[in-house]
Amino acid sequence: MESQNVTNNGTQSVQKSVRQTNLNHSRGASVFENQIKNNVSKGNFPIRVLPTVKTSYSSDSVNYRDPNVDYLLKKLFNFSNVMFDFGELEKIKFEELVDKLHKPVTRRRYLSGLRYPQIHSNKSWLQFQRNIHQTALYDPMETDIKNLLHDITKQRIVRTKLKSGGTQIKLLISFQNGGSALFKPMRFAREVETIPDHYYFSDYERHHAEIAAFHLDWVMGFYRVPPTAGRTINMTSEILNVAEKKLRRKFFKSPVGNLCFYGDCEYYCDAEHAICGKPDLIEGSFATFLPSLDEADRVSWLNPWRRSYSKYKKASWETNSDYCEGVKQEAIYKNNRRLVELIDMHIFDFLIGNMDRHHYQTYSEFGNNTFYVHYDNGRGFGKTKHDELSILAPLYQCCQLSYETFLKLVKLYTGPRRLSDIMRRSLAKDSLNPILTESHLFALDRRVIKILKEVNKCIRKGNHIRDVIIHKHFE
Ligand SMILES: Nc1ncnc2c1ncn2[C@@H]1O[C@H](COP(=O)(O)OP(=O)(O)OP(=O)(O)O)[C@@H](O)[C@H]1O
Ligand SMILES: [Mn+2]
Repeated sequence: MESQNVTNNGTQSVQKSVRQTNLNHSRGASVFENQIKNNVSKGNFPIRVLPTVKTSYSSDSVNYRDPNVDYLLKKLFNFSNVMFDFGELEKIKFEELVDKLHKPVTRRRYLSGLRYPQIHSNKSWLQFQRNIHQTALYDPMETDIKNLLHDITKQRIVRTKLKSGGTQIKLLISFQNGGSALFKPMRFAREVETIPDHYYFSDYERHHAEIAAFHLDWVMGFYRVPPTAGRTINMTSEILNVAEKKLRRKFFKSPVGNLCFYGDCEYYCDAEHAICGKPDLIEGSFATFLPSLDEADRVSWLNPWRRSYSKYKKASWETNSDYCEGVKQEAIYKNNRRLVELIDMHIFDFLIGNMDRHHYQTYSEFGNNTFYVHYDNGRGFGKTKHDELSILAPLYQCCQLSYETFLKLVKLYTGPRRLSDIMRRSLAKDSLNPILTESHLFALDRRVIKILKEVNKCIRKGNHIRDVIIHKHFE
């Protein structure tokens, strides 16, 4: 049953039968803090002032130091050299930091609808579905996810269907081992950027953005994007020959002999916007399918900071500087974790440049203290030279972010490895590598600095450090 909650400041949550549950475990308020307590570095502010690093790509050069951020770090260190032990942070690798901050909770809650007998339990997609738990969509256990990604790229495709819902073309792909994935085909080369006169809501989706977003989510330790891999497929044998009738009818040969198909959706789904292979090979992104809603119901929440989806109107958060105060009054966002999760989501979207986060989802049975699922990242990575600061509105309007995310960003700022390096290495695992152009990778570094500058502004405005950089709580 669907019910609609319209809240006092106009944000609306579409809710599908949420079962409220008592959450029976808690996470230490300061995992990292406890771990470093015994290792307090004393004395001066420990971050070395590095010389400006210029990359060999002149047009993308990133100045990796910013006086505002340096000021912020100094201020935080002086405030608490335990909470902000940047000397310790410098010693560990980014991946180690992410691991430490993501210590699994001792008592886990899994999806009850997937607890059927252990049949087929060796199958990677089923294991993935079973391992979805209250705090994350998956565990960063390399082998599990590696097996899943391997299967997505190697399993035989036995059935293809047009996926209804959503605005742009996509297919539902079924694999021989019973798993399924959402396929978004390649339309443009990696270098092609968003058409400048297109609004975010008419931007074409990019298969490489879906893949890169999964990797970014993974390396940042958010674990909310369904595992996604790239794959080149033969449109004749792997789509057309196993297609349902409705999809089969959408295939044709182009004048130069390439095999093309189009979809059944709102945008770009006519024969003039067909997807064409070369002559019948095509790349695409394959996102692991989540358990069906019958097995595990999801609540779809309207993002309070969604855009207006109109050329003429602004959203209320764009005109009301007190907007966050209204959101904080809403029952679900009174819970500190939900708001901080939302701000994490926007930090992620700012990094990828995605303005199209109209909804996010949660698993109903996990109640309100849970992670957000973010599929649909195809409109990210559209512009290399532009950083859309307004995506950070929840951060600069609420002046809050999670301590964990903040530490990760500081680590990426101080280096020595930058987000571009970490992403480049992660993306190299995908069979369609290179996934992102160097310009997109450098944009990530630039955006890390911009996020930290917003945090600095929040503190300079007079907000207390402890009110700005806060721990996520499980109730
Ligand atoms: N990994 C997934 N597992 C299960 N269902 C999914 C997955 N990814 C997407 N979907 C479903 O497919 C629908 C369309 O996917 P997606 O949102 O990526 O496409 P879209 O065309 O951008 O949609 P929209 O216009 O709603 O933003 C989603 O609303 C969701 O119901
Ligand atoms: Mn979309």
